[in-house]
Amino acid sequence: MQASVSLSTSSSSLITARSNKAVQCAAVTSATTSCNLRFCGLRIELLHFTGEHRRVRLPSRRVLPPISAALSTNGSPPQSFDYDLIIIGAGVGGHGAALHAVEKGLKTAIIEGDVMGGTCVNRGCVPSKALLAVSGRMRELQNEHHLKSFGLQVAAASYDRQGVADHANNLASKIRGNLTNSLKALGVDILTGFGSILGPHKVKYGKDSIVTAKDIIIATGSVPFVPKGIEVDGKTVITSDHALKLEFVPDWIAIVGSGYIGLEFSDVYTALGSEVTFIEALDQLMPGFDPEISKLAQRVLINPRRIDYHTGVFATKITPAKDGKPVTIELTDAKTKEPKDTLENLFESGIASKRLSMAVDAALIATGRAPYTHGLGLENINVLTRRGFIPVDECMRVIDANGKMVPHLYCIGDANGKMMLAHAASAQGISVVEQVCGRDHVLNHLSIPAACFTHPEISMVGLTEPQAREKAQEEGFEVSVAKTSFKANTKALAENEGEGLAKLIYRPDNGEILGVHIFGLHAADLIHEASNAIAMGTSIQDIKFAVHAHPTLSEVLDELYKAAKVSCESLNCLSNAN
Ligand SMILES: Cc1cc2nc3c(=O)[nH]c(=O)nc-3n(C[C@H](O)[C@H](O)[C@H](O)COP(=O)(O)OP(=O)(O)OC[C@H]3O[C@@H](n4cnc5c(N)ncnc54)[C@H](O)[C@@H]3O)c2cc1C
Ligand SMILES: NC(=O)c1ccc[n+]([C@@H]2O[C@H](COP(=O)([O-])OP(=O)(O)OC[C@H]3O[C@@H](n4cnc5c(N)ncnc54)[C@H](O)[C@@H]3O)[C@@H](O)[C@H]2O)c1
Repeated sequence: MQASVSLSTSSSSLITARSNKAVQCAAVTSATTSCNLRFCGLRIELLHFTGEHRRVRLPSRRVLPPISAALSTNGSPPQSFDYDLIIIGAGVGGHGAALHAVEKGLKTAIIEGDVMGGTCVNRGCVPSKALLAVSGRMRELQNEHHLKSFGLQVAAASYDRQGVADHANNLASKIRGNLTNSLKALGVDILTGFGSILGPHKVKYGKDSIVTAKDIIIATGSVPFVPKGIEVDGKTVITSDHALKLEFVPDWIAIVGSGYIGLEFSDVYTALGSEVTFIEALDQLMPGFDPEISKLAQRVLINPRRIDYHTGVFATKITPAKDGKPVTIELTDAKTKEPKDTLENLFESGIASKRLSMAVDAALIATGRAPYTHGLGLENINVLTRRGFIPVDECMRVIDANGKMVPHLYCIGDANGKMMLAHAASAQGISVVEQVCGRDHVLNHLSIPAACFTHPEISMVGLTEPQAREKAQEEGFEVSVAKTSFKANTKALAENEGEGLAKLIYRPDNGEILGVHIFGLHAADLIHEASNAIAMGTSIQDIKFAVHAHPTLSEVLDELYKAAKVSCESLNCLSNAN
């Protein structure tokens, strides 16, 4: 459903306002033309005809003639390039961009300096979800009470550490192979070596190979961020890169940071028998999530498990275990910046008396990720990073030190820091290819879902309640919240998994969905109905008539939409209000 108003402002431009959030502009060949404008809450499409205007649908790469730039940046005559598109970095972002580029008929190369697949495939999503698949089963098999409620009896569950590690490693190899083969099969040239930008359109890779392309995408990702003072030895003080190999399962592990990585690993380690101590700089655990969801998650994922925690403290110094001495962790009060104590002393002094005789066997540093943008030759194109991240605009176009857009250069994924998620990187890549092909496209980051794959899972899309209330205050509208419990859902109860909550944050005046947060069984799969609704600009009064199969977990969302009270019942009041 789209209310679309078009008006011609002059012979050279056409403005279209529509209800759809994913704004798509027409092709614009001028590098300096703005791709999207938003003002007065309207989504505005600007079809700007500066000189040559084309809606590019390139032929398949077999029949492509040499590519020529519309105008080179120094005004010199058009030149030809080796490729239409070069992508630096073959992680999920680069892969997503490359697949879409070949589909669009672009002659494409991808440069990879390490292993194909990047973080997600080799050191992130893929192996971590393999470990979490194991932890989910272990948890279930160890839960006598849960099994008994089904009338099941299972002998004590145990695991083979190497077998678990192999499962994660084998899965990563398999997905890496699939990813590489998919690129090869579609005709993407894989160039091996570290890539750096020599100047506009020009990239060096490996020792001294040089290639040129009309457009370049930087997709170089990120690496674990380790705060100053923390010494990582890869054995007893580790990052997720090491932890995913599961070389040992410590009796007691301190996890520094209670974000996604910390939380997922706490699920894995406690299922495999470790005790966990969280060290979190902010005042509450899981500070990135909606506070109500964090609270419930703490009640279910933290309190009943062998986990304790210290919040409001930084781990400022961590020394690996050595010569029979345990790992020591120095804590600093996050507010006063005063040294607080060492974890060891806390236990010796009896503050954490239950641990008096225990030593920390290991520490996992899960304090965020740092962009991997070093050595990219950004100085050759006058680009300065911000805390290592490459500055980009809404369309992922790189911004130089003077605040100007660098023509034909884009940055996607973790390296731009907009949203450090695999599917966000890939979606940004697809969005950039759309632009390169002349269809201007803006990705609505508020419609991108996220999930934490604990047992049960946490998922979310859009704003948290505090963020929504802040926005409402600034923009002068009301916010309402609707909630449903998994306890009322037949499928969840059949699975004996009634512990769960879904929360909808919305505008009661027009039915706009501002955010949805779910804690419960298969929350990661359930969120997509909400994220698609946000992406499509679907209002609550629209979606509440959608029919859900019974009995399914998705009825939790059905209930949620039906519980919302929207004053405007007409289906198009969302587009009218916007
Ligand atoms: C433990 C863990 C679990 C995660 N789980 C999830 C999850 O469940 N879901 C999710 O959505 N996200 C998850 N993430 C985040 C996700 O992995 C990242 O957001 C995603 O990998 C980013 O993709 P990218 O393409 O931007 O970068 P990367 O995947 O980091 O890929 C960048 C690639 O570029 C290469 N490269 C870098 N510099 C150069 C250069 N100069 N020349 C050539 N090549 C270069 C690198 O070698 C790498 O292969 C997880 C991350 C971690 C660490
Ligand atoms: N399921 C998923 O989608 C998934 C899984 C893992 C990782 N990731 C991605 O990887 C990225 C990194 O994850 P992460 O968990 O490392 O980062 P995060 O930003 O999610 O959490 C880091 C936590 O560490 C705390 N912290 C920072 N420095 C500290 C210090 N010195 N002492 C104590 N606490 C400190 C922060 O307050 C924060 O709570 C995230 O951006 C996430 O998007 C996603």
